[in-house]
Amino acid sequence: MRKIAVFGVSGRMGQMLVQATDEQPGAVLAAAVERAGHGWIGQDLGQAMGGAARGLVVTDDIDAALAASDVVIDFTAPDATVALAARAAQAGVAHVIGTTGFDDSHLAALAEIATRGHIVRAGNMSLGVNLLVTLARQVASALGAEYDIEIIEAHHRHKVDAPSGTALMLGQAVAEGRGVSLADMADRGRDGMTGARRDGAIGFHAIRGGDFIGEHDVIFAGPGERVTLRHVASDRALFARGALRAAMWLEGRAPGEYSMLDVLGLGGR
Ligand SMILES: NC(=O)C1=CN([C@@H]2O[C@H](COP(=O)(O)OP(=O)(O)OC[C@H]3O[C@@H](n4cnc5c(N)ncnc54)[C@H](O)[C@@H]3O)[C@@H](O)[C@H]2O)C=CC1
Ligand SMILES: O=C(O)C1=N[C@H](C(=O)O)C[C@H](O)C1
Repeated sequence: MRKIAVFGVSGRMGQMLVQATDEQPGAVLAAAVERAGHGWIGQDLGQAMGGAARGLVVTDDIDAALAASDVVIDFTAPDATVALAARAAQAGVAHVIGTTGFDDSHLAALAEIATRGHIVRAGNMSLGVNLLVTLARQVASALGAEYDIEIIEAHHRHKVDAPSGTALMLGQAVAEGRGVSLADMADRGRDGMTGARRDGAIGFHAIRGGDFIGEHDVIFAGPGERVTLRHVASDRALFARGALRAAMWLEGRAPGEYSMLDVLGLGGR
């Protein structure tokens, strides 16, 4: 059995991951971790989630959780994820990262840790979005620079980062399709006297409100026509199932930072 630790277990995704682990053949939930000081620490996980006791106590002892596990699944926050990555690599525990909102220094730290650790990281763990990433790259390459690209995403009112990790994956894909650098071409939101659209810009716009789970449009607006690629998530369990798939896939892999494209066989990052 593959022993799974869930980091950030009380969160929207943490609770989905508990259910997905219970439903995953060949996996067992071995540890449930929350941040120090959280109200769930020391409680039985099942009772903390509002159900029957399950004999697993929520802990903030990361070393003990890693010692009990083969792989840790982590949907938390950037600083927490980078700190955990170093400890997981040291402990020989694989790390599935769903967290988004990383800056360049976080990403550089994860790349360095992945020279010895086993990581799958993706801003979106769903099959549909990862398929859309490959399509967005193809469409950007085929349509050429006279088609203006705008990426629009919508999420629930609690989301703390923008653009979403998924929007950035899609932005990276269209930049690659066009052979340009996303850092050079990204235009994040517009306000005021912005002037006319910059040639070749890749626009990002973030809607936040209510209980959107995650919606992404990539618009290619050209002369006389528009093409829109669209993904709508209607159940957060989708992401948890993808993370479990990644956790199973990592078994026996060489050290490295893999993506869901690798896991799903859709081509590398
Ligand atoms: N890659 C994907 O497919 C998806 C990624 N996400 C990302 O996952 C992250 C979490 O999202 P939600 O579950 O909606 O947020 P949330 O706020 O509901 O949950 C985050 C959890 O992490 C915990 N946490 C924070 N710091 C911690 C630490 N140092 N140690 C242990 N636990 C810690 C918090 O206490 C909280 O329970 C976000 O970055 C979000 O964008 C969300 C959905 C899908
Ligand atoms: O925070 C969320 O909820 C989500 N985050 C991911 C992102 O930033 O793209 C994936 C999904 O859209 C839900």
